[in-house]
Parts: sequence; structure tokens; C-alpha cells
Amino acid sequence: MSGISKLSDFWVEKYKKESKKSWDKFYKRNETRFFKDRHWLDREFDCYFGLPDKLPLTILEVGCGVGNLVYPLLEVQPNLKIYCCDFSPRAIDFVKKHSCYNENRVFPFVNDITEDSLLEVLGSACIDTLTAIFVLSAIPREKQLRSIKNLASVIKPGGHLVFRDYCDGDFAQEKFMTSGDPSMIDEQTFVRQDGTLSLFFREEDIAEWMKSAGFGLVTLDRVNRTVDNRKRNLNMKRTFLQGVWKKL
Ligand SMILES: C[S@@+](CC[C@H](N)C(=O)[O-])C[C@H]1O[C@@H](n2cnc3c(N)ncnc32)[C@H](O)[C@@H]1O
Repeated sequence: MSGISKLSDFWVEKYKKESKKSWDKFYKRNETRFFKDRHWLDREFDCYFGLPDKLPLTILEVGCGVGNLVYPLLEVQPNLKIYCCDFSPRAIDFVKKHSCYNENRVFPFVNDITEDSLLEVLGSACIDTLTAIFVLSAIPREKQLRSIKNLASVIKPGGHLVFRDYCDGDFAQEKFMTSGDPSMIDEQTFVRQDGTLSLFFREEDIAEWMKSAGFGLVTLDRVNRTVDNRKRNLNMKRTFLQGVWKKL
């Protein structure tokens, strides 16, 4: 833990309060260039997306960004109806401007999952599969349970939540801890230079929050990946947490 520097309460509150603004600025700066399309999800979790038979299912992708998961998924499974939301209005505009946007298949909307009721927007628990990919890590721990309950409220009984996110012990967490820059909120949560939050999940925490929100565990695993950072000419060994829960 050498070099670790904790933020003052003032800055912790400020970063938490300005999270939405920080992400919207992120999309103003990076537009659609930052995240790569995610082509692995349908391969690793095909049965949750109605594959291989291309069954007509209803999906909700929360924290969808500019659609890096939505459009690759729709390409391999055109029978999906995909609701997708993000709290950055700019990100949602990019989803709508995408060349593959199809208003009969893709339904983007602005929503802060920590406080805006998804049930009010969707009207009923109509979701077969909800995807939360690198979004819950942007939310402070005290808001996790409330947010996950919000997600649970729109999933059909027997439907699934598919999760992948940062894991405790990951290379990026070690970097925060040794950088010397003041970035720590608590041992699991850090602030990036652009003001966005990054929570590194412990298995026991996410398992407890999901259980309390009415989910039964299907799988929860650590996955190791080597990620290329071409700009910095780096190969990073990353550890993510990946899981599936069933709405009881
Ligand atoms: C790391 S990006 C992941 C984007 C996308 N899921 C993907 O896998 O490429 C995190 C996204 O979550 C969104 N986000 C963060 N907190 C949120 C919240 N409270 N409600 C809705 N979206 C949120 C951010 O705006 C950002 O687009």
C-alpha cells in the first residue's frame, strides 16, 4: 500500500456528486472512439441472448455508453429487442446516431440507475436478460444495493442479469494504490484523472448485494485477460469478475 493517498471528504463528495457530468464530458472528449466493440458477450453467454436459435428476447443494457455492446449483439442476433440506457445524454445521442440504429429494435433512453426508476420507464418487469458490463464499478458502494434493486425490478422472474466488471486485486487497482496521486475513496474505490469512479469488486460484496436484491447465483468467476494498450505500447494482465444471476 506504499504511496497510497486518500482523498479528503470534500473531494470524495464532489466526485460522487459530479459523476454524471464527468461521464458526459468523457463522451464530449472521446465521442465514440474510446471503447472497442464488445464481440465476446454473445459467444460466452449465448443462451442468455436466445442463441443459437435466434429466439425473440427482450434485453436491457445498462450503462450502454455509445452502444459498443448493443450493436455487435444485434448483428449476431437480429431478433432481439434491446432497451439501453446511460446517464450521459451525449452517449445516448451517439447510440441514436449509429449507422445500425433501428428504431424497431433499439430503444435508448437517459437514466441514472442509482436514482431513476427503470420500472417507471419500462412499465413492467419485461426483461429476459439485463447486461451490466463495466457500469456498476462507476457507482459508489453505498449506492450499489439500491441500484441493483432497480435493475432487478424490471427483470422477469426466471430472467437473468449478466455482469462483468473490475475485480479486487486487478492490475489497475494496484496502479492506483502505488501511483502516489490522491485517488482513493476506500480500498476498493478510486477516482480516475477525469473524475470518473472505479470500484474493484470483491466476490463476497457483489454476491451479497445480488442476493439482497432478489437474485440467485448461477455463476461467478474471476477471468484473466491480457489487454493491449496500443497508445502506450503496453500489455496489461487484467482480472475481471464475471457472473450471471437469476431473478427469483
Ligand atoms: C466503462 S463504460 C461501459 C460502457 C459499456 N457498458 C461497454 O461495456 O462498453 C461505463 C458507462 O456507464 C455509464 N454510467 C455510469 N454510472 C451510471 C449510472 N449511475 N447510471 C447510468 N449509466 C451510468 C457511463 O456513462 C458509461 O457510459
